[in-house]
Amino acid sequence: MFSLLKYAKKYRVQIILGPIFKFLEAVFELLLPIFMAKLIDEGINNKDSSTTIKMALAMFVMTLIGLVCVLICQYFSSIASQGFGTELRNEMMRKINSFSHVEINEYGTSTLITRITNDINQLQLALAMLIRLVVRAPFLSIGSIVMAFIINPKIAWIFVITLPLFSILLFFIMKKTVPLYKKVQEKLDSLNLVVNENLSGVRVIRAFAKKDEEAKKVASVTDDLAISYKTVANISALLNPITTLIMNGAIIFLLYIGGNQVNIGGMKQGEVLALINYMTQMLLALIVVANLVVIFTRAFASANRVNEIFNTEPSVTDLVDQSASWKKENEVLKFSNVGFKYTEKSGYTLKDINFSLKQGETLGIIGPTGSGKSALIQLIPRFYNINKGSLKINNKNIIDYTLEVLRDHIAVVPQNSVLFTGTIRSNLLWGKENATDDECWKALEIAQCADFVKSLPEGLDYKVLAGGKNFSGGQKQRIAIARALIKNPNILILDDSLSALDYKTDLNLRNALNNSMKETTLIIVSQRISSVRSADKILVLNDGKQDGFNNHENLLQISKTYNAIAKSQIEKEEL
Ligand SMILES: Nc1ncnc2c1ncn2[C@@H]1O[C@H](COP(=O)(O)OP(=O)(O)OP(=O)(O)O)[C@@H](O)[C@H]1O
Repeated sequence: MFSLLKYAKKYRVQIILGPIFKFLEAVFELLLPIFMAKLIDEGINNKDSSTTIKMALAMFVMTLIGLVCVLICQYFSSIASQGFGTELRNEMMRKINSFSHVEINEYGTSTLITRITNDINQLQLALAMLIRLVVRAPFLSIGSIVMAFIINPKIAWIFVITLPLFSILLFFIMKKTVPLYKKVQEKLDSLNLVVNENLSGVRVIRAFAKKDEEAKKVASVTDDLAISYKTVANISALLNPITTLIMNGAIIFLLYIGGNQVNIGGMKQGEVLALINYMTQMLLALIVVANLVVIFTRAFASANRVNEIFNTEPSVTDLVDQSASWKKENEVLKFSNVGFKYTEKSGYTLKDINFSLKQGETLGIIGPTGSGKSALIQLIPRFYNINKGSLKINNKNIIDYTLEVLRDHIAVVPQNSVLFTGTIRSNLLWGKENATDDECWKALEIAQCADFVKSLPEGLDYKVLAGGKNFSGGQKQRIAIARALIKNPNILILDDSLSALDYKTDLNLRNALNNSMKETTLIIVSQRISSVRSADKILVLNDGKQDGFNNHENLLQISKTYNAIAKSQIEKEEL
């Protein structure tokens, strides 16, 4: 946890000054009962109005200064804890962004969201409490005992007995609740996962009429969480009555012994009142210490989860001596005996892939579902590293390029195109920050969606709702293709991104791509033979193996897989 404090470095002034101000307030709080005792014993009892007023004024001024100190401390603690949380969140987001698909798949988005929100909130709270209470609470508990000894050492033993008694009680309650708090956090994670899946899959749930089942699933997880919370709350609830019991018991004891002392002249009334005040202060401070233990235990668990992210090394990174610049060569892509597996433990998803492609050529990739088409194209922008063989781009090993150079020149339109909240224009500018309106329209034209965008009331400024939910699948795909085109990439990969288009639009789009982007090497992944048959080369995959690399006519003769797919999709005479 302490390693994370480096993100609070900027706020060290507030972190140092905050507790100092709180400490000053605690000193005043500790002195108040003494002044009160004097006010009663020397002022009121002696009918000395000058001392009464002096003491009352002193108490008023001390309270006022104490209030100012508290306000300054709260202000510092807010600045430091909020700033720390923001720094931590930004750093964590940067780290997650550096993750390759491997790490993102391993963690899953739901736990990443919980860590960046809930866990960082816990750490923020812990820092705020550290500044506000970590000095004050122990100081007040120990200070109260010291003051009790100063007032009357003969009675102060009541404090010495009450302190361990109360501490033991707190210890047992904490021992029971702290592990439960950890469990609560784990259950919160499960709840987030289920809610996340439910909200993102709401359409599927409705389509399959699974609302009731899913509602039951959510209810079961929330019930589980509620039970854990209840158990913690029940045990913690014991704290109040038992605390009050001990506190009142100690006060009765103090009153009894103090009263006797007053009767025999060994003590004054004001001193007894001051001792009662100190007893209350000491026990309340101990409760605060107990709460601090809970907050810090939770923060420790959260810190471990946050550190886990920071300590995860992305599996796809830039190497130290990558210096290759992008220089077009005749042979743009060359796979030699490439093997790939998603995880170390899994088997090979792709085996012995061998093919090459020239600048400006169009490659079609086809194969049954699960044959490894998406896996293969994800190797080209290095979303994953290959595990075997070699992959060259423009005659240079892929790892000689930095990820930035590689991804600047390669555009991928994934299977499920995502549009971001904003406008059509802001989505297109993802491809090129300073693209002009003309460039936007040209890209939309090639992607066959210029007419559609023109028909919208605000045109390029038409609003895109979260996830592009106000567009049809085909419209989303075409805007996503336009976004990739605006980059003017050297290699453009369309991963089944024509699937939602009708045959005519699909054909028009491919023709427009071939006519206007002659220098771009185009890779089209598709299940549809019609989308790849006119490509210069077609790569056929079956169960991760290459089952042909040729043109349509030749593949019909030499690839069983291709022939079978073709037969299932095209009329015999068309073959
Ligand atoms: N992230 C992943 N981790 C582990 N295995 C995966 C992962 N993604 C896909 N796979 C597996 O790898 C194999 C190839 O998947 P891939 O998505 O490349 O197939 P595909 O040919 O593109 O299929 P489709 O046409 O259905 O999209 C499948 O068996 C799939 O289950």
